[in-house]
Amino acid sequence: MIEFRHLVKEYNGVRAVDDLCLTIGDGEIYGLLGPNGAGKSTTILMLIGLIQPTSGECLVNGVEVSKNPIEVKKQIGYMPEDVGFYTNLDAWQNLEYSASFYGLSGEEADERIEYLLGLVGLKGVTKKVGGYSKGMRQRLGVAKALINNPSVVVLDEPTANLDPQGVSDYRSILRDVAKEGKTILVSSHILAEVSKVSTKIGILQRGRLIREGTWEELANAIGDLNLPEIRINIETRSKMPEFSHPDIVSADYRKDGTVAHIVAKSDIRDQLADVLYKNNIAPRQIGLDSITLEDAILSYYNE
Ligand SMILES: Nc1ncnc2c1ncn2[C@@H]1O[C@H](COP(=O)(O)OP(=O)(O)OP(=O)(O)O)[C@@H](O)[C@H]1O
Repeated sequence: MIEFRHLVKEYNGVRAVDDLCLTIGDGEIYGLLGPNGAGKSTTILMLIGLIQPTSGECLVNGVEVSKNPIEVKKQIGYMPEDVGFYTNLDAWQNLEYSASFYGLSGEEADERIEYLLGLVGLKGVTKKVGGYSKGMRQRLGVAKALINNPSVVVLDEPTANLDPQGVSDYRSILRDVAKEGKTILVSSHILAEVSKVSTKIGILQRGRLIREGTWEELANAIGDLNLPEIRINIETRSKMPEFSHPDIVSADYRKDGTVAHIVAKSDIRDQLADVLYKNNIAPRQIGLDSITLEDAILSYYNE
């Protein structure tokens, strides 16, 4: 379990993390989402004991990090954005080396490495890590973060630059890790990366947690918001006139004029339909584009 209690970090009087209160339970995959500079890395660095909070506390399984850094480090597996490996060694040798830092050797280390390489799909891969793809490196990074069988796993921007297959592999690995009851904190500035795998999402902006909830809770909250713009799609069998209405922000027409994508400040579908009928054009479809949750959540950033 991870707890942040009124966590604050100031740099030269400026708050990078501002009164963060958050609890992440066992078996949870928590997605910490926020644009660049929101304070994600600063939060993570305080959690893993690399920097000291200005005030407030981070606790791992009830133990305060800044007062017991060594004890806490044993319970945390951390994967930074750019994981370092010995490129002239293979996956097994790299993990063997990491295991030695935790006093793991012999049969115990072999068993753990064998298990982890299976978990991340690198069992039997003998080539040197220097020849790995980005996705393979990330998978090995997860294995490295798990070498000491930590109860808390922290992954900083884990899917940056991964191809879709890599992202999908990584998500299924995370789900398997969470099934073991571990607490997982994933930071990202890309919603799609955290939304599909997280049991809960927190949105950080300028150091403050501005929203928190499950994917569904965030979606419901967004449903109540007045979205700034709506998107209307119109299809007709024949060329339609170009619409003019004060609420139209932009309008794109397909070359033959039978399809229009309109962004407007209000729902003006009725008025647009009137224009079509007056011109004797029967619309095949006048529909609202569903605003994706990603669009809506990102609009929070601009609040
Ligand atoms: N060592 C430092 N000294 C001064 N200011 C810092 C330091 N580290 C971070 N900051 C500032 O704190 C704020 C939060 O930065 P942080 O790196 O935690 O954000 P982030 O959400 O992780 O962003 P990114 O995704 O770009 O890493 C930023 O305004 C940043 O400029």
